[in-house]
Amino acid sequence: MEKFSTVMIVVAVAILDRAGRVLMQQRPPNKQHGGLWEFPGGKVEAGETLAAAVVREIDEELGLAIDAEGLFPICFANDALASSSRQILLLLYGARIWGGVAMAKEAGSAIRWVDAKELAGLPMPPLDIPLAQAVIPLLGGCQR
Ligand SMILES: Nc1nc2c([nH]c(=O)n2[C@H]2C[C@H](O)[C@@H](COP(=O)(O)OP(=O)(O)OP(=O)(O)O)O2)c(=O)[nH]1
Repeated sequence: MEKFSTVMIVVAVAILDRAGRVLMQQRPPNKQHGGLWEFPGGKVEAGETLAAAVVREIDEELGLAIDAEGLFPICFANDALASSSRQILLLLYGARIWGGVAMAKEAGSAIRWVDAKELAGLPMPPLDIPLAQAVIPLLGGCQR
């Protein structure tokens, strides 16, 4: 196990609608993990707060205005066992309040609202898989 590492913080968000669905984004084919479905988000920039990074990424990628105050933590994923001097710490937030209508703004990307069953069947990058497991219990729908 590596003892020292640079940690890259990546934020992602489970955007949850009242019908018990979550918004997933497909990565463009030419990128790392191309074609796989992930929780939208991205790298936190130097000096930026975590919530500001979520709001910026979701505006850039989906054209949605996330309510930063409504963000809540769900879980994190980390590739800690990878023998690398660079680790990713992927922080998943939840959001139930936003403005606008989602569209895939990045070339080659796609979006889809999915229920728990569809989420479980989507091919995902490795770190998004445990995040999806934590989101499934939040996708009951109708109880809110
Ligand atoms: N969501 C997710 N990201 C991962 C995993 N493994 C992994 O290396 N990453 C990396 C890919 C990216 O460098 C980063 C996610 O940030 P991002 O979405 O802004 O990355 P990107 O490649 O789309 O954007 P960019 O480099 O063009 O700015 O995390 C994983 O399992 N899930």
